[in-house]
Amino acid sequence: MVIYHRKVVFTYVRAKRFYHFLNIEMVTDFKSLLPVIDISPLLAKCDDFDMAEDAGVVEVVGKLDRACRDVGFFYVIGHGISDDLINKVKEMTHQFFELPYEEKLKIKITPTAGYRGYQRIGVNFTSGKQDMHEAIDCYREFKQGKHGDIGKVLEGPNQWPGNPQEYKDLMEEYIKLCTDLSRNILRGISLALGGSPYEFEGKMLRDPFWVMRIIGYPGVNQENVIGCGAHTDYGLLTLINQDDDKTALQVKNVDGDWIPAIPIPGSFICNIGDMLTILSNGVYQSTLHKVINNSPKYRVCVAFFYETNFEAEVEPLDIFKEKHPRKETSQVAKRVVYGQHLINKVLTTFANLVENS
Ligand SMILES: N=C(N)NCCCC[C@H](N)C(=O)O
Ligand SMILES: O=C(O)CCC(=O)C(=O)O
Ligand SMILES: [Fe+2]
Repeated sequence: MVIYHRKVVFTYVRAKRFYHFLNIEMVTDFKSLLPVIDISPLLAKCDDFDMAEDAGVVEVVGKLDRACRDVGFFYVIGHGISDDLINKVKEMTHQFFELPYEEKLKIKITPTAGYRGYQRIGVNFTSGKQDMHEAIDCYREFKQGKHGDIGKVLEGPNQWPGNPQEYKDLMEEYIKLCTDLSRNILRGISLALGGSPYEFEGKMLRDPFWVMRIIGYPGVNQENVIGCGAHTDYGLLTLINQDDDKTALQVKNVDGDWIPAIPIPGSFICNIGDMLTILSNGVYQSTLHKVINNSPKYRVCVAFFYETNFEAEVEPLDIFKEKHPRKETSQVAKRVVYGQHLINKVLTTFANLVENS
């Protein structure tokens, strides 16, 4: 398996060199590969007011634009989060899922727990079908009543396993780094859309919400068992940290083909969510993806979702409407309250969850 995986990585690297040799951006080949973007030049300048004038930033911004337009998924490397942390997060997640059910059920998800905590295999539904995964769901914590009636559904503290002990601290550190990284990538995306770096940091993102799903997919060795059914993500930007030694995530390209997101060690897979579709006036669309773990091995994935304010009334930003005018017939949703969108999704995902199952 490992040898196979290395081969895949080498093929990938070779393909990249080949495209480079031909002086064609690899992003033109979305038919079989997702683009890889080294964002280190962006991060080096992302706190400078005049970052847009930097040649390195301009190059990254061009790549982000192509990737977001053409596929909505890309690998991020040069992101500054250490391999050690990325790997530790996955290792400790494996350890948790290896615990006996009774142990995991100590932090069981229920409606009164604000839909936070551990869910057994079969609890999660996508498009009316059971998903073959178990997970811990976490949401940014907020004071009771802060987000009114809509927010009530998700009220409560996150439920962290007592075992392994340092898990909570590790994940909280990780969430902090993912939050900063997402904001910085969005500065690049804001430039890519023709705005200043800060278009998303106005009233939509004063108090950004986040979601984290810690997911485990049993190895079933069967093509027709769906780990997670096809969906788009709900918010702005997702950062996926997946096991290095099996390919399970698949992304739908413009031709309607499913492209495997082959792991690249140390990278994040980054994809855009429904709120970015609206804010960008439909220029960047959230992309359908699904998960099939047809390897015999257990797979973990930690997905961090960076969102707008919970109560943001999300609509196309004026600046992007100006830069990218669209016809009235455009399919882009005109306006949505992010928290409402999220709650609708949570309630359909867990429609069969009862208090004492
Ligand atoms: N926060 C995110 N993206 N979660 C995705 C979970 C999988 C899809 C979900 N069951 C659904 O039906 O939407
Ligand atoms: O397991 C994965 O690679 C992706 C999971 C996912 O798409 C999600 O939880 O939204
Ligand atoms: Fe997803």
